[in-house]
Amino acid sequence: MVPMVDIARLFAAAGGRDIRVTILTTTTNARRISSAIDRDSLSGRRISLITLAFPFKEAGLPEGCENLLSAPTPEINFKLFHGIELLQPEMIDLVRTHRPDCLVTDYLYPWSADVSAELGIPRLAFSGSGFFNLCIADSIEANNPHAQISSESEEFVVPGIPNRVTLTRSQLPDIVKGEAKLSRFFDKLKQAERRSYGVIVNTFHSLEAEYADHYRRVTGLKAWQLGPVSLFINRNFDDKINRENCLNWLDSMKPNSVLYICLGSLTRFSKPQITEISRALEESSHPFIWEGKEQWWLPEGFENRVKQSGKGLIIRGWAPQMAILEHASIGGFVTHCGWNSIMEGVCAGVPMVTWPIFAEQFYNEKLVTQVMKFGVSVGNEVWSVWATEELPLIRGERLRSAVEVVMGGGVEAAEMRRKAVELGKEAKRAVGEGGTSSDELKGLLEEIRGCKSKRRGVEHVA
Ligand SMILES: O=c1ccn([C@@H]2O[C@H](COP(=O)(O)OP(=O)(O)O[C@H]3O[C@H](CO)[C@@H](O)[C@H](O)[C@H]3O)[C@@H](O)[C@H]2O)c(=O)[nH]1
Repeated sequence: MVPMVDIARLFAAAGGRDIRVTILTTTTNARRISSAIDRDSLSGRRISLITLAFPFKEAGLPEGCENLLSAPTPEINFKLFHGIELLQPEMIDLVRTHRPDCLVTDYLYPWSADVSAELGIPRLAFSGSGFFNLCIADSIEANNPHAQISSESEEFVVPGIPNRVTLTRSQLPDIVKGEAKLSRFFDKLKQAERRSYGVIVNTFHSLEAEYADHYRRVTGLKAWQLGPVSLFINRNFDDKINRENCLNWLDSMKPNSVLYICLGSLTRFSKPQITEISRALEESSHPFIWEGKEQWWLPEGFENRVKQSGKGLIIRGWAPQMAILEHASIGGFVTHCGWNSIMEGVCAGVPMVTWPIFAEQFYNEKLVTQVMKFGVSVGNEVWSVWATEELPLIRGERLRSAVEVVMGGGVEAAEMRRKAVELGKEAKRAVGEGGTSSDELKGLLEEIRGCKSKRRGVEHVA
């Protein structure tokens, strides 16, 4: 949601008086973004929000539960998807009424390809992740390399992509391994993607150039790299108090000395896993900031001990992630490899310890550890959406040694930091005047204008 809103704001900012942007979302989600949109409108950008009431009752959900942040359980997950499906006719009606010149929607909304075709307007599919993920997913689906290996833990090479990338079957998403109901849904998404005018991706040339080209070649689709969108637009969604606490604490630390650990907005860990993480952080010689949802499971006295010794800061709720990562004291980032976290870490030039959990996070990990090589893996082998005590534990020792590789004084650490810093500079260049992403954005807006003129021409002749 955050990068999509960034993109909407970016279109409004780049389009001046010429482009009007409307964001369609549900009421509770709208509250998270409305102040940023109001500020944009006040500064003259033509941007507005249309809100729809989420059908909680019909979907069997408690009021206000309209994204996964509040409670990512399997049951709520399915109900949410059901609720979104119920909204579909209303969303389609709104699109028909407003008749935009272009429709940008999440990949997860295949219906938007149909209504765009009906209105003769371009649909741009927003892929929340990067080109690397799209290419790996495409290769695995087309070639089934995991079908030819004998065990879950044996490595296989992903065929036909620009670099040598290895994975194990245990790291693949359920969907790849053939859950029929999900497969049908993902087939629908793919067909909708292929019927779209093109895709837009929050990435930039120096991070994924070969994969952007590979994707365009393999799919024949148009694709635009518009990122890092967080650098184009000032977000300001953070909680002020958390932000001040964190930044004051970080100000008192040495440059590159603090580890930041955040495993995304959706990850939940089992109690034994949290205990292992706490042990590793307490025993490690590096100070840390830990954003976590499982504070109530922290070992007895842990929070007090680390607070009193000045060793660590624990953040409850929403951490000001971008501000933390950008702080000069941050020297490493333990991440679940959600695409936004990777982009934000890259922008800040911070090397990473990768700990993928589910979704496409294992694919993203390989971009960091095997292709661009600015991070090291903690060694998770098993893809799983839900935290259970049966999952193999990542022992504290393993986390500590991965952190040491990234934060220690060795040659490997210096090389990873050099690469991360270089990529951070490239990211900033990409969004600056004449940068690759700025140019792609201009090109995309031109193309949308072109589609509009063509349509007008056709309507005129008709
Ligand atoms: O306390 C927090 C927690 C998160 N964030 C922000 O929330 C976003 C998290 O996004 P991401 O890193 O992509 O993680 P998820 O929320 O887990 O993302 C889901 O969506 C991504 C984009 O499609 C996928 O790459 C992931 O696999 C999937 O889990 C980032 O912008 C963070 O800065 C905060 O600011 N504070």
